[in-house]
Order: sequence, then C-alpha cells, then structure tokens
Amino acid sequence: MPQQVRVGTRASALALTQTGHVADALAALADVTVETVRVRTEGDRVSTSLASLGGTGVFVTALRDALLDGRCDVAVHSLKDLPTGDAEGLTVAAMPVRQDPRDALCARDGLTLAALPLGARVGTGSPRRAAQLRARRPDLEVVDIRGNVDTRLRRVRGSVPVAGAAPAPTATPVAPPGGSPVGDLDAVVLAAAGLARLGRLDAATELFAPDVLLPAPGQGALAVEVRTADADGEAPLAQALRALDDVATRRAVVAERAVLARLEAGCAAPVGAWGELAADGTLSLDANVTAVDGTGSLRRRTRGLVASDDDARALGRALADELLTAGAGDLAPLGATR
Ligand SMILES: NCc1[nH]cc(CCC(=O)O)c1CC(=O)O
Repeated sequence: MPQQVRVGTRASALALTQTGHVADALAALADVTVETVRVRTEGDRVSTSLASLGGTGVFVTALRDALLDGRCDVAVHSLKDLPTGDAEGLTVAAMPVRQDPRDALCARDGLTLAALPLGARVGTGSPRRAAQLRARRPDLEVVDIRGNVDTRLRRVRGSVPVAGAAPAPTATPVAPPGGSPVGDLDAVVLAAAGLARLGRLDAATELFAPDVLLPAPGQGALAVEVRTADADGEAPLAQALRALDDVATRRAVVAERAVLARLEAGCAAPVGAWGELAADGTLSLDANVTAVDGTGSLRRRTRGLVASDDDARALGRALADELLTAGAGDLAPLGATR
C-alpha cells in the first residue's frame, strides 16, 4: 500500500503551481499517493499593502495550522515568506533545487531600468525592492502595489493581457470600481521565479544583476514543511523528502536567512542576500541593507568553505555582524542595532 500524503496549498495560481511541482516530485520519488488540499491564509484575505500588515509570515500561519491540526501532511511555502524562527513541532524537511533568485523588471515597450523615462511610475509592494530602486533611480515614483502576479502585470501600460482578462488600455489608465487599476504604471518588479513558474517570464524586460537589485533571502526557493515526526525514519514520505532536498540550495538559503535573522529583520525589511555554493564547497555570500528612501546603502561580501548547514549559518551571521558594525541599524529599521 502506498503512503497517502495530503499536500496543503494556498489557492493562488503561484501557490498551486509550486505545490503541484512538489506533489509530482514526491510521487515520483517514493511509494506515495499525493492529494492536494486548499488552505485559505490571512495573506489571501487581506487587501491592504503587505508592507502595512506588519509581522512576518502572513502567508504561512494558516498552512502551519493545517499541518499541526492534521488537515494536511505537507506544506509548500515560498522560502522568502517563511519567518526565520523555528515553528514548534514542524520541520522544513526539503528545499528543492532553487529557481532563478533574481528580481525581474516587467516594463512597457521592452524598457530596461536605465531606459525608463524620468519620473517613471514603478510598482512594487516590497520595501527591499523600493529602497534599491530609489537608490539607483531617485527620480522614479515607486508605487505600492499588491495582488497576485497577473493583477500586478496588468498594471503595466500596454501589457499583454492573459487569456480571459480585460484588455489593458494603451492610453488612459482606468481603475475599475473596487478593483485594481489597469495600465497605470510604466513597470512592476516581480520575482523571476514566480514569473517562470506561471509561464510568464516573457513579461520580464530585465533580469536584475545582483549589484543592481539584490534578491530577498530565500527568493526563488521552496520550503517543504512537515510535522517533525514525519521528517525522519524510513516511511516513504521521509525518503521522498530526503531525495527532494538539494544541498546547494539549502546551504545558500541557510546562509541568506542567517543574515536576516542576525539583523532581526523580517521579510518586509530592506535586506537583500544571495548565496551561491560552488562545486568545491565554497559559499559566496552577498548581503545589503538599504535606507527605505534610497539615500544610503551598505553592502558586504564574503566567501568560505562550508561543510554543513551550521557552517553556512555562521558565514551568514558573520556577514550580518559586519553590516551591523558598519551601521546598518542606523540606516534601516532593523531589530538589531550595534
Ligand atoms: N511575497 C510574495 C511572493 N512570494 C514568493 C514569490 C515569488 C516566488 C519566489 O520568490 O520563490 C512572491 C511574488 C514576488 O515576489 O514576485
């Protein structure tokens, strides 16, 4: 008898595709039959800006409750939405091979960031993206937006509508009553990984080099979380999870998240981090903190041989300490100061 596994997911298109990939992978790796169950989260219900919600993990709590209640056995999270603290009774048992961690500009008329006209309106709900955009282009008008990926893409003037959606106007922006405006922005910034998972990477007009826009810690990676008791042993699910885990992804993400944890910053903080594990075991790690208004930024880089997750964590912590020593706590709202 195969082991029956219920995979919990949010109802958004992005969550459904991410969960679908993990469910298929688990089914291919061991003798399990997989069923997906939908879980509504606070982040799906609330329509205000993510930045104003405060706290971390708005997309995560409901999935964790469903795991702990036994309504599902596996939860798939976007790693960058996962708070850095441990969840009692739960374990991130696998981090599958990461997608492209870069942020993407999706601009009208194929424009790049450098080519956007003076004062162009660029949408993002992320303080990290807003701060780094302002640091490079102080003239831009950064517009706070939220909603799912398609809602955001439709705000780009002249954007190609997706099947079934209202066409984007080419001239006057229109805000449907109660709905999100359409075609009122010159560009939006989104994670390349989310676009790729939804088959919308065609909308990207620039994939940002990390020295222009450093991604969020964990961006592009997934966390597969289970009840701790299900993570170990020889049951088919535990075996499948071990096979799904990618050590290079895990080491990089552990280091990136250690930066965030040491700065006592959440996913809404203007903190970027990007780690890459080379074949020889050397982890390169890059991190920055940017003033929300873009008037200052700090960036540090390090490299070190890592043989364990603990080594990766130590590298991230040390890099965060360098940022704190250099005054990161005065530059941006972080929990940690020095
Ligand atoms: N906070 C929302 C969120 N969480 C994960 C992704 C994209 C996929 C990923 O980074 O793995 C997104 C959308 C975005 O930032 O564009």
